[in-house]
Amino acid sequence: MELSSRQLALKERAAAFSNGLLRKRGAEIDQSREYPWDVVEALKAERFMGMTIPEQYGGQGGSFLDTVLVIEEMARACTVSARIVVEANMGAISTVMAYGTDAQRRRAAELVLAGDKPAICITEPDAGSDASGMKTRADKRGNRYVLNGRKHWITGAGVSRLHLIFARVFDEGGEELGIGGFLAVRGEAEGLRMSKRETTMGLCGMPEGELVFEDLEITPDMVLLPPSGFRRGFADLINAYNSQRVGAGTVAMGIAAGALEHAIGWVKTREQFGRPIGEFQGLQWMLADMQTQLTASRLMLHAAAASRGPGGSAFPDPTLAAQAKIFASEAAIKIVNDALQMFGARGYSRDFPLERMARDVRMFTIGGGTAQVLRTLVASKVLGWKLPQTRDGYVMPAPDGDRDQR
Ligand SMILES: CC(C)(COP(=O)(O)OP(=O)(O)OC[C@H]1O[C@@H](n2cnc3c(N)ncnc32)[C@H](O)[C@@H]1OP(=O)(O)O)[C@@H](O)C(=O)NCCC(=O)NCCSC(=O)CCS(=O)O
Ligand SMILES: Cc1cc2nc3c(=O)[nH]c(=O)nc-3n(C[C@H](O)[C@H](O)[C@H](O)COP(=O)(O)OP(=O)(O)OC[C@H]3O[C@@H](n4cnc5c(N)ncnc54)[C@H](O)[C@@H]3O)c2cc1C
Repeated sequence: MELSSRQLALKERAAAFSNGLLRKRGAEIDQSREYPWDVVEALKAERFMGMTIPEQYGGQGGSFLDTVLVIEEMARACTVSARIVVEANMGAISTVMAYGTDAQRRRAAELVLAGDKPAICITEPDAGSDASGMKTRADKRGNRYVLNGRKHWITGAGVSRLHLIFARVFDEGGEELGIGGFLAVRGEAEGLRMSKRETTMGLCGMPEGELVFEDLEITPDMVLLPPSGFRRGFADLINAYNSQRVGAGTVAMGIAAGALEHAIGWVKTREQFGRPIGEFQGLQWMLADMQTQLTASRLMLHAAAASRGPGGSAFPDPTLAAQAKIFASEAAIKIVNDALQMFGARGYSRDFPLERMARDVRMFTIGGGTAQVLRTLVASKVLGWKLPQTRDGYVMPAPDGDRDQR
């Protein structure tokens, strides 16, 4: 995909930022496991927070493709910073910008432009891949909703201010209306509590946590009504989430790009048998495969970022987003592992960056929809069938019956 001169300049600016501050901070953030507020301040100053927010709310009206260009550069050096850029431009903030009221957009923009990375709260202990099986409930009481439930593995728990919470909505008579989105600001909302921080394998400066909602009261101005109402609310909300799937796939791809860059430098300087190890064809062919997979990932992610879903959606096409995330996340794990291999024992050392990259990159076939679940989405599109995963969702096809009944 041809990039404009503005986009090339943006990418260059992001690369300079990454090569400066992030080269140094990547390892430090991993070791300290502390959220990098200094990086947030620098991202804010460089206007990498809230790029996709429309100009009328103080943003730059940038595209998801612009964001992808920046994320790749950040992820080459520091995964945590790249994930901040994802959530400051995609996911929850882009959902509010598409579906929110004017006041909600203004408030969300104000928070993100001031340095907040919003949190998106979907997953529950008993509802991971089966996200629509969530139990968190929002009960209507007069003109308000009262939320009760629990979410876990929420990125930014304890540091994010703006939360977009998915919950099952019930009217005052107890009738279920569907799934809706609810906005809460940590520090202002009573009844929103972080109950646990997860101990993670990688992505260490970014807290992942469990959140508990105890009679969390949502005033009418904080209800994010999906465009087709609560009844199809989940479909609308998960449609908006396609932006973050592209972002997460790009973080994986950026880590892989950084690892490949390290590997290329290393094989040209490390000597064995009296010659640089890059002269061995065994490693040359590995490098060729790594570069090929990286190029394919980048092309798929750019195409997905620039696409629009059916019906003039403001968000990337669901199938392209899923394909790009599956391919990029799996390729990235392989590329990073192969780069680590080229470093020999040093690849396994905490004094070199490959070990950290291998821990960080492992997440991306899990978070944001697992590679298995996303394959089901793609298969459903390929076959033109609905593929419900519950046991009673299946109707066995008659020998020559209409399979569309599935
Ligand atoms: C969607 C699933 C939860 C499967 O649930 P169901 O089988 O109950 O639902 P479906 O019938 O498949 O879908 C319901 C409805 O939504 C539409 N839909 C589904 N997916 C999409 C999509 N990606 N884009 C647009 N629309 C979508 C679907 O067509 C149906 O609409 P109709 O009723 O037919 O009109 C499951 O597949 C799933 O996605 N699970 C993964 C959950 C997930 O991604 N969680 C992410 C949590 S946040 C996170 O992990 C952050 C990590 S990070 O970014 O670092
Ligand atoms: C670092 C990290 C950050 C995260 N951030 C967030 C966040 O900010 N917000 C949020 O809401 N969530 C977040 N998540 C949660 C993430 O979205 C879930 O982990 C993911 O959706 C999978 O759910 P699960 O962990 O419950 O696994 P499960 O759904 O229990 O899956 C377990 C295994 O079974 C497989 N499986 C399940 N169903 C099927 C099926 N139908 N077909 C084939 N295989 C299947 C899965 O692919 C997986 O391999 C994060 C997770 C991680 C690791």
